[in-house]
Amino acid sequence: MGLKFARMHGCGNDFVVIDDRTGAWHARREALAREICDRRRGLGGDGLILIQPGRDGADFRMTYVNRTGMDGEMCGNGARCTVLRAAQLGLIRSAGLMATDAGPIRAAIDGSAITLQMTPPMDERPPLRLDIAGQPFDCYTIDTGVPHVVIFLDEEAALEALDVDGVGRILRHHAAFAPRGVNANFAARRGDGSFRMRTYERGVEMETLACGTGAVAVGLMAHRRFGSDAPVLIHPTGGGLLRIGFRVSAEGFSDVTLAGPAELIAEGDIADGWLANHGLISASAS
Ligand SMILES: N[C@H](CCC[C@H](N)C(=O)O)C(=O)O
Repeated sequence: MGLKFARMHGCGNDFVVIDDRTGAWHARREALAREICDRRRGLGGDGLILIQPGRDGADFRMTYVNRTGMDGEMCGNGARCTVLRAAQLGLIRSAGLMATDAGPIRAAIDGSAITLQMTPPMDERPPLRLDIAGQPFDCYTIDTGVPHVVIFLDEEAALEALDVDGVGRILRHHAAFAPRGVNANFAARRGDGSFRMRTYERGVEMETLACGTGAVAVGLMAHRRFGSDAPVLIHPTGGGLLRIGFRVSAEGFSDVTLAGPAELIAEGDIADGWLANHGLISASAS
């Protein structure tokens, strides 16, 4: 029998996606995420995504769980994968409304790109100067569905040389961002006005190859720091291109969009024996 899964990624941020419209896995999502996201003994992934029934007009719901078992209110790369999977499951055609813990997200599939109408950003704060590992950083903070800090480096070479895991881990746990913690994004502007970025992700507890909500944070803070106009193009480590759209007024940012690729890698069945061995179903059920 087994448990049907899809392995998917958005710019290298990778996920195990499960059709959980029965809701059978919601209560066990933390344990399932920890076990299935293990890159040696499981399928591997930065997070687990459960596709569940939508309510209040939503076509479906995305429940996102980081690989450590920590719920994430939103996941930009994961949301694009979820929209693609929902279309593959016949829940939507080329557009739809997805419920998330951060709020409803309207999405559209346009060829190889998927565009998300992001929830309104929140909790933007003026840059905070923090000394981390002996280096001063100006930390721009904003919540783009999950909490983010954005640090701009002067040179792309400095970004590539940065100890993202070391510096990112300190920021992620810093008292300034307690109690929720924060995703730590580091970016450098290119001559063409686009940005290269790297991210230490809260809940993954390491650098990932891309972070969609982090790219939105970089795009919006690029407007604050450099006056960048929409769309801001972002180059994540994992390849692909993320396009951040927005309007800005005295009231802040609105009409924020995230556009980028999503890819189905494989689909199949998680063996009942594996589920039983990892305490996820009773042995008798396997
Ligand atoms: N790690 C994030 C959630 C996933 C964000 C990232 N993978 C994205 O694409 O937005 C958090 O729990 O704060």
